[in-house]
Amino acid sequence: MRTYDCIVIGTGSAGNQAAYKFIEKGLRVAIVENFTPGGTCAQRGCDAKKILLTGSETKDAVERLLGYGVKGLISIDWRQLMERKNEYTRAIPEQTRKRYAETDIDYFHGEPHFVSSHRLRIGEEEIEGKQFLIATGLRPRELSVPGSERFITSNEFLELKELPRRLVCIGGGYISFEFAHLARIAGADVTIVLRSNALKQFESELVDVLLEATRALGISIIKEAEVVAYEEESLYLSNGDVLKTDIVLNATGRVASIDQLGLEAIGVAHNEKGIHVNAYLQSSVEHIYAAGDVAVSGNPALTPFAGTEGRLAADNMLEGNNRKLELLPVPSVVFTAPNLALVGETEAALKKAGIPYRGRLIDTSAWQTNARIKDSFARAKVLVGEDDQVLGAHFIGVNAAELANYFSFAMQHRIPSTSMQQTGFAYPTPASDIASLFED
Ligand SMILES: Cc1cc2nc3c(=O)[nH]c(=O)nc-3n(C[C@H](O)[C@H](O)[C@H](O)COP(=O)(O)OP(=O)(O)OC[C@H]3O[C@@H](n4cnc5c(N)ncnc54)[C@H](O)[C@@H]3O)c2cc1C
Ligand SMILES: NC(=O)c1ccc[n+]([C@@H]2O[C@H](COP(=O)([O-])OP(=O)(O)OC[C@H]3O[C@@H](n4cnc5c(N)ncnc54)[C@H](O)[C@@H]3O)[C@@H](O)[C@H]2O)c1
Repeated sequence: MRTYDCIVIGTGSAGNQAAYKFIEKGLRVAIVENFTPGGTCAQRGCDAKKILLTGSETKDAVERLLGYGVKGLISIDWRQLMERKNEYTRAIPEQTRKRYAETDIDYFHGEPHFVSSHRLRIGEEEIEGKQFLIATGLRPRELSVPGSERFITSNEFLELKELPRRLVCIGGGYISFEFAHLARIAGADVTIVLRSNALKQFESELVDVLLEATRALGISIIKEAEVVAYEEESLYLSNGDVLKTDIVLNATGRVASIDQLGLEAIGVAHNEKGIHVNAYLQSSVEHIYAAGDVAVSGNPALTPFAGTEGRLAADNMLEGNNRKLELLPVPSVVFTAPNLALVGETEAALKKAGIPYRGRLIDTSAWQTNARIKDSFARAKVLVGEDDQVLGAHFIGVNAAELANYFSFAMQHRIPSTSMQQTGFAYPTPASDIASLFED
């Protein structure tokens, strides 16, 4: 039986970052994957989706300016766009395997299962490890209503050969909104069904603006309704509505991908959300750590956090628990048209925690940077604490993501708001608006 210093389960950002760290230290490392190697973000998440969105973002940018010095119509060639995405994603598994081979990481493909806390079975083979890192991420949550076996998830959406004529997206999160906007701009009839409030972690006043922008695109939003059944082309809702649709996208969230691992038998504490970890990303079993989306660490399930957690868990596994997880203000963006971005705390969270702040919603749509691109939904809200530190920054608009990045930089390095206001930036660019965002 082959034995290893570290066995990593999962080949996404978290698993890979950790595996490369172990190898740098000269350890014997195995990595195990039950799908194609390379992780969700590259193959079935962020990167794959963003390639498709490049098409819809371009069309949206042109359409906004029609009659404002731009003429002619453009359309999305779904097949071609999908082929561009496929060219990118098809290369990932081979690139990943090649890197493992070059760095002497042993790659195993199959469904892993713990037979004891130090031994893993993958098909017919068993391997032994001194330490383990579980980095298996999340998988789409299943819905159990009659006909739900015909719903698709983000995985299948990202493989659709044809753009559906009619699409219903169930859920009020990132995937529902991003894919609804993409499909609508590409030409589909789209409806979003919300059980409760949309995008709850974002600044509520800006979410309201996104709902307005979503409707302005021609997407129908049905609120406070649950899906009851799907039969032939009819989706039945709890409010009595019946929606005719070709495709139903189940975007009701993601759960931990751990069912097959046999964690109960070896005593690794977990629930539907993932593996319970301490501040060092160590599970309830001393030599087993977890990182990335599958670890219930307090971080959101986003790529930048997965990579950071993978490296941090590896450090603690290599050197003993000496690096605690710090929850950093990294931005989160909903890649709709327009983008919605957040970094740090919302106004509601500050109010609830009794933290004093100043700042208010600003309509920035008439500012030159936004007006020239007809970004009529552009808004901002920057919340500053009594110590002059930015506590939260929230944007909606074409430039929302990059603005959030500037604020994240300032917040992570504790740059006071007055210093941000005094910093010179190229004019006219989104950054040159920063000083004005603090004005009362
Ligand atoms: C549609 C979509 C869009 C997204 N867009 C963004 C975005 O724009 N920005 C952003 O920051 N984040 C985005 N995310 C989230 C991002 O993809 C994840 O946060 C990130 O991939 C987490 O990395 P990870 O290494 O923890 O897990 P993953 O990347 O999910 O990697 C886990 C790996 O483990 C494998 N695996 C699962 N179960 C097992 C098992 N039992 N045995 C062996 N292997 C297993 C999986 O196949 C996968 O390869 C998106 C996610 C989705 C689904
Ligand atoms: N741009 C990005 O960064 C990005 C994009 C896509 C996904 N992601 C990551 O992937 C995760 C999963 O995305 P998601 O959009 O599937 O999940 P989500 O958790 O963001 O949203 C799920 C939504 O479904 C609703 N819901 C849950 N159960 C339901 C039910 N039974 N019926 C109707 N609605 C129900 C929830 O209220 C919520 O609005 C995200 O949390 C995020 O971490 C990130």
